[in-house]
Amino acid sequence: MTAQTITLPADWRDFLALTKPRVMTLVVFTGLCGMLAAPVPIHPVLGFTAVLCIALGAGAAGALNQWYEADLDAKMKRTQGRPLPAGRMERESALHFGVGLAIFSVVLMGLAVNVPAAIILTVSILFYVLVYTVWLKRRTPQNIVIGGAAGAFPPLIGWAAATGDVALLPFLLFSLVFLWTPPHFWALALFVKTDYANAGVPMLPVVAGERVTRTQIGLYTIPMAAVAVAPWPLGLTGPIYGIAACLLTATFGVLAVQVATRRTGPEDKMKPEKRLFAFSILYLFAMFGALVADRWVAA
Ligand code: HEM
Ligand SMILES: CC(C)=CCC/C(C)=C/CC/C(C)=C/COP(=O)(O)OP(=O)(O)O
Repeated sequence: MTAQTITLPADWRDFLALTKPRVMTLVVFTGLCGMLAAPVPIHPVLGFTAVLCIALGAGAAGALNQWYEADLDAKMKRTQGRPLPAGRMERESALHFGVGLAIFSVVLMGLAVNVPAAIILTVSILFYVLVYTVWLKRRTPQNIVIGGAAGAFPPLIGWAAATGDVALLPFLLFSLVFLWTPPHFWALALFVKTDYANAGVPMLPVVAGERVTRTQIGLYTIPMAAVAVAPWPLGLTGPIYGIAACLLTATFGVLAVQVATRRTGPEDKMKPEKRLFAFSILYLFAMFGALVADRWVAA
């Protein structure tokens, strides 16, 4: 960390910020929907506990990510105000908070819900912290493709919490989030490329250039679309999900093609890229919402 005055003590808002609450809302929502889409109903108290554990585990992973990369966060405009780079918290506090919360979430999931859900939660925390943050983020532009798998586990965790098992549908939901992550993130990376370049993070637009990034966004959208729609023809969902998936995915596809076929311009003129990034978030919320609506209508 850069030499900065620490204005301790950090208050609860700083600890909350360590958990990346805005990003984690979607992580928790996909976990909740994975649970509600399962064919076995879960007792509401256990269901609440499982979702709480996903939220706490994801928050713990976010805190450990910020503990490890306070030096990077200090170099980027978007992240400079976080509790560690802004000097509002000791690094040790973030480490203790992250480790404590991670252990608590996994143990609670294992004791109160079931062991398979606790194991997948552990894997996702370790994946985000060790595979993405510590190992890949500073080394390769494929960091978010491989490490991004961490964010795809929650639907599997939710399903496992309800059933004690995994199946084809939650695996397709995992694949959907996995294949969605590159277009989601690279759309953003195109318009914050300078920030990543300044911090020396090898994100795709920095290392391979914008043209390659645009093409990759288009290419990942194709299998993502196939996986998004697949549950309907496979008979795993009904037409409510199927029609919503077709419409939402077609919109995603149009926005992705606009970005993929566009010529490079200045960062402040990247409206299509910003539109794709914003829609990517709405898209996952709506897809998982449609999945649950489909289940409830069928029930
Ligand atoms: C390695 C994979 C990913 C990377 C590198 C990434 C990166 C980012 C970045 C840099 C932002 C900008 C704003 C911020 O920092 O709050 C963002 C926003 C967001 N991301 Fe991702 N993301 C990834 C995967 C995911 C996943 C898997 C989800 C959920 C399923 C997700 C959900 C969101 C949401 C909801 C926002 C908007 C937050 C807001 O409104 O401020 N992201 N992402
Ligand atoms: C259940 C569980 C443990 C889920 C993990 C959730 C997870 C992996 C979410 C990934 C989304 C995320 C915060 C990416 C930020 O990347 P970054 O850290 O490079 O972003 P930054 O530049 O904002 O720090």
